[in-house]
Amino acid sequence: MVDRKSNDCAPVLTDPAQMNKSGLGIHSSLCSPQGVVFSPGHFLTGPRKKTVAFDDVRTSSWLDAMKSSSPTHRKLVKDSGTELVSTDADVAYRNWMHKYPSALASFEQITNYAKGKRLALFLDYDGTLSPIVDNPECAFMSKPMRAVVRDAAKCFPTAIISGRSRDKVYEFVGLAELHYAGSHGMDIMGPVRPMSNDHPNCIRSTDKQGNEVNLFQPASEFLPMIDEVFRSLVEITKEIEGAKVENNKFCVSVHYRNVDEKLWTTIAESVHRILIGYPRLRLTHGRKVLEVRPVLDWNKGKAVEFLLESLGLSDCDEVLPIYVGDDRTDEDAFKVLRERNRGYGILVSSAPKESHALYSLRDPSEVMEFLKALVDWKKFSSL
Ligand SMILES: O=P(O)(O)OC[C@H]1O[C@H](O[C@H]2O[C@H](CO)[C@@H](O)[C@H](O)[C@H]2O)[C@H](O)[C@@H](O)[C@@H]1O
Repeated sequence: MVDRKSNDCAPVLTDPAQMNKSGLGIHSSLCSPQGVVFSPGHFLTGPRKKTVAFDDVRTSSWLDAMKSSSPTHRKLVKDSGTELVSTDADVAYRNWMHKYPSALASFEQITNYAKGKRLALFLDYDGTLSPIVDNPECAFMSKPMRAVVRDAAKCFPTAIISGRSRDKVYEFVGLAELHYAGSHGMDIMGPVRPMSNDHPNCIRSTDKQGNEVNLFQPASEFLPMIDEVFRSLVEITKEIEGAKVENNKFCVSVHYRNVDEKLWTTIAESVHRILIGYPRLRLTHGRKVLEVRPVLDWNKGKAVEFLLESLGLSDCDEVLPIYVGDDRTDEDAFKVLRERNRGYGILVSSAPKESHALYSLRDPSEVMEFLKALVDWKKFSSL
């Protein structure tokens, strides 16, 4: 499972103790920017697995990625207390929707194709089922959203695939009817089923209700390393006001949403400084977040394939997987569905962006509307 191209001489670490139970290291003190100098020749993996040099941190590419890491909200023009939406942004969004049509407007087309097939639903959490908020600890799902997700899970096999730790996302969603994959798919709890030999890290376990389940944790050997890196990242960013470090079990998030933009270089340099010592870890960009994760040939796309197999739905033309997500990490899942020509990726975005998805939804409220429509369609079509 481990990408053998990576450097295997990482230190062996021993203390898996967690820094705090919530998984968040939160800092609020003032920052003193550090003039960190990196030695040339070190490389890390950046967005979309592009390899970038450390020098880039101090030049433009890292900062550009950080600045563009969350959809630019449509420009609002204030006019005597009334908010007018900028026309340019609207036109750009409408043009973009020719390429990524609304899944609501295309609902009939989607359900026509779904007729006679078994639908399987894969849902991202942050930005898809819950709106993006400043404090990651407060990304609650609304009651109506929970109700519709529960209804959807009664009609279709449904799984949540999140960058959060599996426990955290379960705590937010709180529905036993679903399957959960945390840490960007590196921690999957699925139904008991004999799996192919490609999954040596798949073991039998029990869920919170005491039911027997399959537990797949392909990055388990990285746990002590991730814990150590989490502690180092908390320490190195503790002077940066607004920075938050979140322990997502098999990966770590360094949030900069609440950090003054002038200090983003400091954040990037601090993270790089720590990662120099961990060649088996890589970095990707999320929505105002730097994500540290193992160099492993595993992602949300592979998690979708794994879950389809666990659900007994792989290699079957009569199955239509639908994946709804808003983040760069969801692109791996969109890509799997698009390349295999076997399902629909739906990108949640209120701003134009390139994607491997086929359809779009503007925000979590449209996701709720779409899920509701699917439930109604299912109920009506089985009458
Ligand atoms: O795969 P996801 O379920 O979308 O998780 C991706 C990351 O989501 C969370 O961060 C994002 O949402 C926060 C709450 O709205 C927001 O404050 C933050 O800026 C976003 O990046 C989560 O905290 C991360 O750990 C996940 O990796």
